[in-house]
Amino acid sequence: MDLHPTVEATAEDIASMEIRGAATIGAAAAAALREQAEASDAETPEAFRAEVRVAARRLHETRPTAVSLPNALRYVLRRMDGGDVPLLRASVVEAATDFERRLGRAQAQLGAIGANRLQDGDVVMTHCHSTDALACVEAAVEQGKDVEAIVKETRPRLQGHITARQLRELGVPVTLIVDNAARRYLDDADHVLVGADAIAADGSVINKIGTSGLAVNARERGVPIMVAAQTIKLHPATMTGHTVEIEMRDEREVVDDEERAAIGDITVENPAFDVTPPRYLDAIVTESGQFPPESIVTLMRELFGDGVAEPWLEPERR
Ligand SMILES: O=C(COP(=O)(O)O)[C@H](O)[C@H](O)COP(=O)(O)O
Repeated sequence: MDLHPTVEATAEDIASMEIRGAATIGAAAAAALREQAEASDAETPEAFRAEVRVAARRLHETRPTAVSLPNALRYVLRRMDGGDVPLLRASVVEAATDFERRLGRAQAQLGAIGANRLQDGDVVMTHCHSTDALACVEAAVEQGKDVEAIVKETRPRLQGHITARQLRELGVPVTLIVDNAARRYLDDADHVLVGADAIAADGSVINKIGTSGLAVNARERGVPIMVAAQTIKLHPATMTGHTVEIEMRDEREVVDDEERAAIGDITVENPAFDVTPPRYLDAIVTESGQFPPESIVTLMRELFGDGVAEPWLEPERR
């Protein structure tokens, strides 16, 4: 059984962060499953199902933290249905396409809700690069509000540069700062606005490393912190007590081999994400409305029920 080259390429691009950010990763995974289904020459329904599940597993093993990835795979695989290969193929293609459409719609809806929290003249501080967070700024700008941004550069991968560029494209004045300057510049900010890779049942938000420190500082400074996150970021397994795995990335993102050798014998750690407890967060803005973090579990139960099994595992291994 062959993995479609798009599946392999998508998996590699997610792992290397060519494709990054939770929503974008989810959309790319769904599109890759569609390619696999469209190109499949499986002769039996069993072979087709097995092939799509293998593709889903390959995509799933790339990065562990953004729950939009397993949620996207789950969305497509749960809808894989039909008694023969053409019907199965059509169901996967339709589900993947539907998923992408829903993602776009959800982002526009949450953008409009998040924009209502921003007032004319507000300054937002951002961390990393989040398409959901930017959707809120974009909608505010479309409502005619003047918004300014203080953008943290976000070491070590500097996703803040992507945020700065996209905000400039929206016409938003940008001040770029190093991460360590955040507390000083919080005095000039009206909101901290971040995205999420995963949201746990207790309302904890898992996002780019540095989010939790920023939230604690923002709380101390009295600056509200708002998380923009489509419901695809809700982590259903945390309802049954599972914790979210924090990705540890290559040490060379922090210090290159030459510099490291010059320093001497050191340990380098490079966690990609951290966990912000709900008490430091003011609102989670989703396409279904805005929620105090502690009440997000009600939305989660509504959307996922208690079914958290992973459909890309063979039935007996679930
Ligand atoms: O932490 C990151 C990206 O981390 P990385 O760069 O390591 O993938 C983003 O804030 C969330 O993924 C939300 O993004 P979006 O709102 O676009 O889903």
